[in-house]
Amino acid sequence: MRLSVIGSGYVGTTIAACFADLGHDVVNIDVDEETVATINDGDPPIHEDSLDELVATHAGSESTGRLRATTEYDAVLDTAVTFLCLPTPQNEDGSIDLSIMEAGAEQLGDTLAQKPDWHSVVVKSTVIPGSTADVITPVIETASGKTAGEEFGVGMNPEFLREGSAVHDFLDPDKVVLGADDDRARDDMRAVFDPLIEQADAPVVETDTRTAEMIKYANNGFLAAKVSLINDIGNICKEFGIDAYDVAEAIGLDHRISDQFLRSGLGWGGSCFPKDTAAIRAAAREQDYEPVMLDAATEVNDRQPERLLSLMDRHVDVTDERVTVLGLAFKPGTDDVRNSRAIPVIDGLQNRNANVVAYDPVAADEIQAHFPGITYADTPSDALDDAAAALVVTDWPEITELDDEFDAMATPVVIDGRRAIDRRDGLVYEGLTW
Ligand SMILES: NC(=O)C1=CN([C@@H]2O[C@H](COP(=O)(O)OP(=O)(O)OC[C@H]3O[C@@H](n4cnc5c(N)ncnc54)[C@H](O)[C@@H]3O)[C@@H](O)[C@H]2O)C=CC1
Ligand SMILES: O=C(O)[C@H]1O[C@H](OP(=O)(O)OP(=O)(O)OC[C@H]2O[C@@H](n3ccc(=O)[nH]c3=O)[C@H](O)[C@@H]2O)[C@H](O)[C@@H](O)[C@@H]1O
Repeated sequence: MRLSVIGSGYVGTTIAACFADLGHDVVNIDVDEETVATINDGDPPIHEDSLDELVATHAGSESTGRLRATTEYDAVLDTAVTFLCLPTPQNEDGSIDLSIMEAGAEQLGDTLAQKPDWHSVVVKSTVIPGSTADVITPVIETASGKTAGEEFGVGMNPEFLREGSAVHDFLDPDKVVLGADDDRARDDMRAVFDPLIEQADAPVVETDTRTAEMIKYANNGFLAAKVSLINDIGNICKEFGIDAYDVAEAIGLDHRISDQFLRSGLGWGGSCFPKDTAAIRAAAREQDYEPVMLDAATEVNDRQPERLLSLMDRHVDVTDERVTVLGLAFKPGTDDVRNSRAIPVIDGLQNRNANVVAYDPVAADEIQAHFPGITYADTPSDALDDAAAALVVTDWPEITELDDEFDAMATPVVIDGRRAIDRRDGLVYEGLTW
């Protein structure tokens, strides 16, 4: 099938390259000219495992030619189905900001006005229940002069991939959710996903667009709350001198709990858990419901960085001292620093007037806009040299394998937010929950 994918970020590039790999002809549409040029050169615009091979195989001069990128929305006209993979950021009050989606939908509608035959539009972005039917569809209808369900179809297909394993997660999903309010859109979505469903043998949930939208928030809210619950339990373990990882291993043997997402520590960051929990909490309040559990999950998460810093304060006064931050990405395997726990940790260090030296194998450039005034080291050894304390924020392999490097510190105080480093003689070691 011929597909267009609007938005070429983490989700858009990944699904476009994967759909091309599954045999579809795909065009990626993005406003960013550099992103478009990068893809057309056969390179992905983001750092994501296995994506470089896929983009090189399908885009660029020596490729199958099944993937290309453009800034022109007119490219939609040669395709049967369009996926909207645009950002859905949060407003100051946490609620969803649909303005980018609306702008994209309007451009798409303007373009569809020129298309004589049926077209299906699939919302892939994470949007609050009702957004597809009540906001995005009317924008496309007005701009195109067409009627949804009669001249074009609309579906909602939430995405569950994780950054760092996006390609693997997309090609081997736990489930595929196809939300549609009309039969032709549902048929088009089935046709797009048929090769994936066959290859991955994934269960398919067919539903309406509102339920599909809610499934995404329920999924992310549940996982975020699970991490916060193990962090809450972990904080209690720490007070009792019990290792929360031993406890997690035991409770994870209960199939009803499962062993996934039980790694306690600094908590969740990234582009989605913080924004999606904030958006669904704000939406719940608009419906006059107090989302007590999701509020609590957020509160526990917000407190973990300060708990890490107060553990450090017990051992060393960092005023005017060199302090090392190990890891800046919100998790290993990505250069994404959006809502990384590194941000509140560095803020806390700056409030203490420490001289911050940060190391990350790939994400230093990304965080420089937040913290232009701190020092960025090229290696963990350079970062640790002569430091009064080291704080572990991201459990990259380059960080978990550190050992002798800590001996070059002025005072070897290691405060570990990710259970990345082993306790040993010669280190003053504190784990956040163990
Ligand atoms: N990042 C992730 O792991 C996941 C993200 N999601 C959801 O997917 C959606 C997209 O997220 P990301 O891919 O992370 O966003 P992103 O910020 O990485 O990429 C968005 C892309 O859209 C482009 N863009 C902005 N306005 C445009 C317009 N009018 N027309 C064409 N292109 C435009 C930008 O230049 C950028 O390349 C969000 O709703 C997010 O919540 C869902 C699952 C996973
Ligand atoms: O909607 C999204 O964007 C995506 O959000 C998360 O994916 P992602 O944010 O890429 O990363 P995760 O692996 O879920 O980690 C999120 C945060 O939780 C933290 N985490 C995760 C697991 C754990 O046991 N402990 C823990 O602290 C990680 O360090 C990270 O900061 C979800 O896992 C994806 O299913 C979803 O598609």
